[in-house]
Amino acid sequence: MGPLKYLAMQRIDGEHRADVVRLVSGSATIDSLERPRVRELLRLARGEREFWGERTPGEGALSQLNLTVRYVGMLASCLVLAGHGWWLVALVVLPSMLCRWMWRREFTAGLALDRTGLAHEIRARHWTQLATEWTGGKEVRTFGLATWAANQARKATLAQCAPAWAAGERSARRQWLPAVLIGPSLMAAYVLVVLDTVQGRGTVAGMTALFAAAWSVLTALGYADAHEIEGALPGLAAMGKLTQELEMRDHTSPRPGGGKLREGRPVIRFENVSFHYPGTDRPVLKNLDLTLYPGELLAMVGLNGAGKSTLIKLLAGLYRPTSGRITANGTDIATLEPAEWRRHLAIVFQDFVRYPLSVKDNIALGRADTAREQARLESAAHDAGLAELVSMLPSGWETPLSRSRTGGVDLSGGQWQQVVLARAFYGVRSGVDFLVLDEPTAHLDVRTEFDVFQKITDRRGDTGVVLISHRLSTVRAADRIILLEDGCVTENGTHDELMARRGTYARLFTIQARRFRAGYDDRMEEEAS
Ligand SMILES: Nc1ncnc2c1ncn2[C@@H]1O[C@H](COP(=O)(O)OP(=O)(O)OP(=O)(O)O)[C@@H](O)[C@H]1O
Repeated sequence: MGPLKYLAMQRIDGEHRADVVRLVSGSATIDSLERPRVRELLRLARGEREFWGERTPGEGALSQLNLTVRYVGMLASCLVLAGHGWWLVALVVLPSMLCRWMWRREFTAGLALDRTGLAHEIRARHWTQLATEWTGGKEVRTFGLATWAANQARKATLAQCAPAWAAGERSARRQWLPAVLIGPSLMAAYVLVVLDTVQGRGTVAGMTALFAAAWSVLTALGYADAHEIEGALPGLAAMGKLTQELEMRDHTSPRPGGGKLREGRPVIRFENVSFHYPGTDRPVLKNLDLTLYPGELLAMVGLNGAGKSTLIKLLAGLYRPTSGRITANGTDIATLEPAEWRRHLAIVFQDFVRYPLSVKDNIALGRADTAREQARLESAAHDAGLAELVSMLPSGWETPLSRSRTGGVDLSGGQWQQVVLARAFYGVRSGVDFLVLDEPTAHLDVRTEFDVFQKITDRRGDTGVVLISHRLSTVRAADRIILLEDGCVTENGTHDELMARRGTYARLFTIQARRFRAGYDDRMEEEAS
């Protein structure tokens, strides 16, 4: 492929990818992204070649251009043939068109067949990556999984190829058909032209021109470019369908953008909120009522799967309640412009993203919409206990946090958690109203956790803090603790109040404290002996 053609293709694909990102990120919530149909449309629309038949929009567009040029050439060739006789055009064009139609049919059937094998291909790729990449390499070696992973990959590849192989065999057996369709008519055309020339009704030069014209019609109607165009069409069609799918929403839920947040720091109320994830009917939250006050440090505790992270996602407007509503100063947050509303929150999700960017970018993304301030970056890093680490990195703030980048480094799980905390603190220092932390210190050592928690408690008053944690020793200093059980708030109060109630919180706290005490006593005994 020529460099110019490659550049043109890259530009078209780049624009297309930007359109996909704009389209998808324009959707206020993320629930549609969970629908299998949307995920498949998105995969197609992204125009990434997952199997041989798929092509990017850029490849399709350039092939379309190529085909148009060839059709113009074909038209000129038809005129040359028509100069000798219109019957000659019919003799060459009709069988070629028939062949093209057959090839097209076969190709589209092959594409559809290949798509059915995609799940197997994804599986094969997964096992191959697991066995050959650095991240999976540890477990593959320690568990002795290499042979097993190789077999899984092989099995999946064979399962993917079997139907396509059978279709390929059937198609190979039919290869005589185009030869039978085109060969005799082309031969007849050539013989008739030669006869005419021999009988003095044409010249040798004219005969050669007719031969060349007939061949050019044949090749113009060939299917080489059409493969590329056909392979790109599903991706383009998926964009339209994706737009419809993303716009499809519950008509009863209010449209964002109509509401206005009243002045003052927001008081957030969950009013009788119930929620189940799309595609499931198990309620995660049930008629939940909860108020979040500005400046308050609220801790949220509960067993695994109680719905704590889900509540945070609803607060961020990433999902809408199935019933009930969430208000800020009395306004339903579903009616607010989503980006506007989210500017009031700085959130650390449990499954945070590790961007393969510099440490500076990783932190500044906590407020990507404002100009960067080095002083603010440094304070955020200091609050998260990250300042020393940054000073030790090979290129300081500019060090990429990924070994796949030149000069990049890999951080430990705890260090990443500090980076993500710094990202949230950066948002806080830019003036958010609520800092929401979902298990922010799970990977931190006790000393760092203590320091970070101190910084968080120092912030209360200026910023409301919602802290989810399984370490109950961390949450006891909160202004208020709520216990989430089975989708409802079952306990609500200060640590002392909840301990006095002798309910679930008191039981959980006592178990953790006893374990900690036992570990501490063992260590003391060891040290003493
Ligand atoms: N995207 C999803 N689709 C369907 N169900 C989900 C989804 N995310 C979470 N769930 C389910 O919702 C329930 C609550 O999950 P959630 O993550 O909110 O719990 P949690 O209290 O944060 O748990 P943990 O303490 O383990 O982090 C779980 O049963 C979980 O399986």
